[in-house]
Amino acid sequence: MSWLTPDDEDEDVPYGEYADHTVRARPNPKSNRPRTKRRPEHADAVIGMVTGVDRGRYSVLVTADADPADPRERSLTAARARELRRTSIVTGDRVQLVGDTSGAEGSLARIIGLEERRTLLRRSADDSDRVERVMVANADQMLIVVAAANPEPRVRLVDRYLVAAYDAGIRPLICITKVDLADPEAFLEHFAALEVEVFRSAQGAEPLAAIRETLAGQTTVFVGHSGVGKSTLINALVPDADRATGHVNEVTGRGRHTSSSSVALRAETPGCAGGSSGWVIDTPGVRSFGLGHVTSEGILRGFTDLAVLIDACPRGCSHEADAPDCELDAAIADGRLDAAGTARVESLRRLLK
Ligand SMILES: Nc1nc2c(ncn2[C@@H]2O[C@H](COP(=O)(O)OP(=O)(O)OP(=O)(O)O)[C@@H](O)[C@H]2O)c(=O)[nH]1
Ligand SMILES: [Zn+2]
Repeated sequence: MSWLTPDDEDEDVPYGEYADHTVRARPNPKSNRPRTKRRPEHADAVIGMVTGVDRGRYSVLVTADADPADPRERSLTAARARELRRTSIVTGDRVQLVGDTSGAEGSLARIIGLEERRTLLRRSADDSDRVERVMVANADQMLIVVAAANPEPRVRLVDRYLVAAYDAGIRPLICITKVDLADPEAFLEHFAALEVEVFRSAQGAEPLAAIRETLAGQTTVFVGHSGVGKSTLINALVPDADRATGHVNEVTGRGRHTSSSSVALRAETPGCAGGSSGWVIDTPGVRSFGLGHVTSEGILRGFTDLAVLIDACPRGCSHEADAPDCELDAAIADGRLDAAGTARVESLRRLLK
């Protein structure tokens, strides 16, 4: 495995299955490698948004003036051109398409290029792993879904999501679900000093109006541990999403969506200031969220609440527990940081290790 290997199982698909019609045998007899004929002008390409990836096939939505009611809007299936086989293409990517872009039943378009990404959400399998997995492109916001109970909320996982979001330049938001089962306030106290908007949700009493207001006109990636109620929430926001909910058998995986990749869904947000719709990107529930690809500076960006103190540290301070004269220790000692602040320092130090 190398960093070139995407997370989307493209390797399963033999290249011959979507042979590139512009490739022809090289006239040079010394080489038997096919050479690429001149590409069609990229200017002729149609731009679409990747809404899902499944075994080397991309679902792409071509919109027309962002109007879902426009009959020219169409969903199509595409394969990537051979020369892009080492490029990760993920949900949320804007791609250039040629070939049959009609979206007709059985048609297959070809992705020949990738538009520049505004943001890129990545993770690694674990912290020691510098192999990054590209998860989602072009998200503006990350809604971190965490349950008040069942499964128990874990500060560490939320810390990780926050760091990944800040590192990627994505605005984090928190939705705490299952508030009917437990009082979430003690848990939320941990993040109080961060200026992160928090939604409190219970099944059947989801704060849909407030969430829609935030989703309108934005692309929001939903992340969370399996079982927190992410699908329940998405089904309430996107009634035709039909995301599988309920207990997932860890062994058989039954009840889980067949695809392990992320899916983009359009959420209607009628009457909202930001516009009449927004994009929700559902991600597979992950147990861990490795930050092996994030530098310590990137990690520090996830702790904006400690930034003022960190600025007063000696030059080159590692901010770790044994760092001499670290301002974080001084602030704990003289009471500038309370219990919640001290816990934040512990969170930071766990991630810096
Ligand atoms: N009590 C309570 N149960 C909830 C709430 N939200 C979801 N649930 C239940 O929690 C279980 C898991 O919910 P899902 O929506 O499937 O969770 P998920 O996060 O999508 O899980 P994966 O599909 O494994 O990623 C289901 O049995 C839901 O009915 C809530 O607010 N309160
Ligand atoms: Zn320091």
